[in-house]
Amino acid sequence: MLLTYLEAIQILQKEATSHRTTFSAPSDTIPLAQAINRITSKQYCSLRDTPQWDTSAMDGYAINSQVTQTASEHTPVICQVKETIAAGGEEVIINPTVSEAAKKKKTPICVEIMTGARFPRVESSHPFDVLDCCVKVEDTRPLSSSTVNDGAESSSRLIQILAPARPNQNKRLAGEDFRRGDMIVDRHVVVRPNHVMALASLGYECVEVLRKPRIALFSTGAEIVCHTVEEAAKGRQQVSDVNGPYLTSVLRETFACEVDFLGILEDNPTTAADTISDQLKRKQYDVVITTGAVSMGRYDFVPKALEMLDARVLFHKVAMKPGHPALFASIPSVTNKSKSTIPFFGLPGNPVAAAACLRFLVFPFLRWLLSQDLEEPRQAVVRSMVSNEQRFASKDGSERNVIAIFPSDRDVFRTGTVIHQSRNNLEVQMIQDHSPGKISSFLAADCWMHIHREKTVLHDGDVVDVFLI
Ligand SMILES: Nc1nc2c(c(=O)[nH]1)N[C@H]1C(S)=C(S)[C@@H](COP(=O)(O)OP(=O)(O)OC[C@H]3O[C@@H](n4cnc5c(N)ncnc54)[C@H](O)[C@@H]3O)O[C@H]1N2
Ligand code: MOO
Repeated sequence: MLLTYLEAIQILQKEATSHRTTFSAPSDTIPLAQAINRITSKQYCSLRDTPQWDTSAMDGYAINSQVTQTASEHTPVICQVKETIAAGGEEVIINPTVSEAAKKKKTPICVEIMTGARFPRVESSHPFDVLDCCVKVEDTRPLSSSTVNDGAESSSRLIQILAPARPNQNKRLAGEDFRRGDMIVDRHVVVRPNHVMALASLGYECVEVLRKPRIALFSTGAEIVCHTVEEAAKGRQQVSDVNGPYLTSVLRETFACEVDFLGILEDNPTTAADTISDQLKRKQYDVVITTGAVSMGRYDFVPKALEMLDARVLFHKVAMKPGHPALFASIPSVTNKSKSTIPFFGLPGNPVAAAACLRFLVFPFLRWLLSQDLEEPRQAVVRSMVSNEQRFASKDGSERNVIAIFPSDRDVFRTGTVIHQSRNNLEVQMIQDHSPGKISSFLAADCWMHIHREKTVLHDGDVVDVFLI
């Protein structure tokens, strides 16, 4: 009986786990700005509180909230501006010494403060001198000193506060963002943009990440060429290489792999084995991938080439569609004397089958290799093409449209489009044309649907596992 998809996945997990140690050291230290999609090799924690000090969240005036309680447009509270503080400067210490005359009729003090600037320290025991909040500049009005005539403070800058404020209003308290010791990014986590923001805020300029997986990639087939658009348009009996650019770009993008596309292998097992062997001598690769020439045809030379390389085939042919001819092997390493091996994937040549095998065989392998968990599918309701009216018109509501029928003995991967997406609800439609060599239907797709083995009928309204493309 054909190997089930689940059995294939278990073989991949075992093999990937046994190769994991090659990624344990040494890791790369890279600038934070280049870290997206790389995998951390250590845990990152906050080494300080952020903000480090109480800072202002607005451009305005640091003031004591109690003195503002009667403030309004018509009954403004007049304050004396003692200082102006910009973000990033040293701590400002305010000494609110006032004249005898001013003491009698004390004008509250305030400090002009910019967004992000540190709240000043006030050397005073007077409760109204505690600057515990910020009134934003829009809630104030400048007052020319000549309008105050008590004499004592006529030379100082004065403002009117037009609205009452609460304690801590517009104030970012020290440590309210991160506390010293907070875990920011754990070990073996794929770096996302939000991690970059958090690490940058804590002063990290570089991060240590697992080295990039090194992948050797080959296309196969005498009919496959890497030609220009002009050449392709001339319509010679040749097929443009699709799998080379597709696999290279997806692997680079998704797992930050170092992918060397090493050309198109001739339809000859001896030459192919020699080429692969030469390339493996030149550079230490973690994985070798070929596409095409794994099926039953006269020119499907990959199994024979592997035999010549003394490879151990771990599976060839899987009960999955597309991707049925997929092959997985382990090639003895030619560069070192130890008994190490290099994992080898022989993916089918049909581009959509190659894409399915990449996502559902190679991706799980790479995730395990890089100490990641398997990708979690999204749950989506699958909808047929019928309108809602037609759907509800069905007699008792129990007759649901049949979308597709599948053989019970294989896992099926079909492309689809997302038709509705909200926080808790994903609805998809299956693309009817599923020829693995047809690229136009793949162009329209934005997700894969996984229909598990033994699910033979897919109805409108069924829930399926979905992986966004
Ligand atoms: N007798 C049988 N024939 C086939 C079987 C089978 O079980 N018995 N399986 C079919 C399935 S399923 C698939 S998928 C294909 C895969 O075959 P191969 O992996 O051997 O691929 P090729 O024969 O080399 O090519 C198939 C097809 O894909 C085109 N191709 C190949 N490489 C590329 C590339 N890099 N870029 C664009 N297109 C590519 C190639 O020209 C062929 O048209 O086998 C079925 N046959
Ligand atoms: O892998 Mo083939 O699609 O299954 O045509």
